[in-house]
Amino acid sequence: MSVTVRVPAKVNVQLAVGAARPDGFHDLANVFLAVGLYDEVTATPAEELRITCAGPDAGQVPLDRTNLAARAALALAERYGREPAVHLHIAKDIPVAGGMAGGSADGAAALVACDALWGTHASRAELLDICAELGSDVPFSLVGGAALGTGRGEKLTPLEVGGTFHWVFAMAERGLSTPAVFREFDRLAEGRDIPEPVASDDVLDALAKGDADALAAAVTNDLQPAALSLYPELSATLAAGEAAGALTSLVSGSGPTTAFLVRDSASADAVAEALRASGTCRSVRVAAGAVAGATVV
Ligand SMILES: C[C@](O)(CO)[C@H](O)COP(=O)(O)OP(=O)(O)OC[C@H]1O[C@@H](n2ccc(N)nc2=O)[C@H](O)[C@@H]1O
Ligand SMILES: Nc1ncnc2c1ncn2[C@@H]1O[C@H](COP(=O)(O)OP(=O)(O)OP(=O)(O)O)[C@@H](O)[C@H]1O
Repeated sequence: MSVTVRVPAKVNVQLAVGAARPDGFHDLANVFLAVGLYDEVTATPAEELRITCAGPDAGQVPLDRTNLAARAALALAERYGREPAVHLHIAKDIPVAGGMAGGSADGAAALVACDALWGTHASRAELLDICAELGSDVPFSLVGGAALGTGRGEKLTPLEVGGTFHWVFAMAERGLSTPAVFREFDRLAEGRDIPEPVASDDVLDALAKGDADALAAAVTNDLQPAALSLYPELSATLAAGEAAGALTSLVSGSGPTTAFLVRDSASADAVAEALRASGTCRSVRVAAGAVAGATVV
């Protein structure tokens, strides 16, 4: 018997970042939108914990106990006093180190898969608790849809979404480390007063109305200058997508994946084609959101 869980990537339609906290994290107003690029995690009983991974970026995924899927299985097993005797296979389609929460997605998926396989029947609150221990983005991968994350991004409030948003994503040649991007944010912020991060009413209204033009006018990412400072070539990708007719362009989370909001799926195909032809990125994908979070299939 085995259990497979499908889990989406995310894009941040607002990422407001506060000053560094004493624990090294930053308070955020983080508006997440789950988009239809998916990993699948399959849990099968095994002698001992084992991780395998397949997909275009599989070579960059750690197969030891640092993998977020392994850490999720270990955390659940420990809580329920059982052996983490499970083989977790990750079918990976979310770009690695791309700012789309791929590792976080696998953590949430493994948790849901092991809970079903082992019949531990953890409550939603317990699962969210374990997710928050695993990483700031992991609770959102569990719930999906759209949500406002506060604290370090782990405290979630679900948000209303009034329509489908169409996106194009351009994958960069290399990855960016999330801690390195936050460190660059701190360096660029030195000597400046950093305001408290607050959710933008314009972003929340645009999401609730399903209004792509209004969302395009309202999106912001405070990590974008830091990501561009570490990876200046991303400016050319952003410009190529805008020139091709995207409503707006932004760096996804900590980057380096760039995200392009477009009006409809025909426009998505046209912008994707132009980005492929531009030679400014490694690959291009089209996806729409909001979609559901980690789900047993
Ligand atoms: C950039 C985002 O992807 C936006 O959704 C997230 O804030 C990052 O979430 P994540 O990858 O799950 O991050 P975590 O695994 O919790 O933390 C990795 C590192 O990122 C930095 N970090 C992360 C979240 C946060 N609110 N403040 C931070 O400063 C810290 O250096 C931390 O050690
Ligand atoms: N299941 C996993 N899939 C991918 N990377 C993983 C996984 N588990 C641990 N990692 C490690 O985490 C690093 C970041 O990978 P990930 O794909 O989660 O980045 P990301 O999408 O930028 O994350 P985020 O958007 O949450 O900041 C990788 O370089 C890898 O070493």
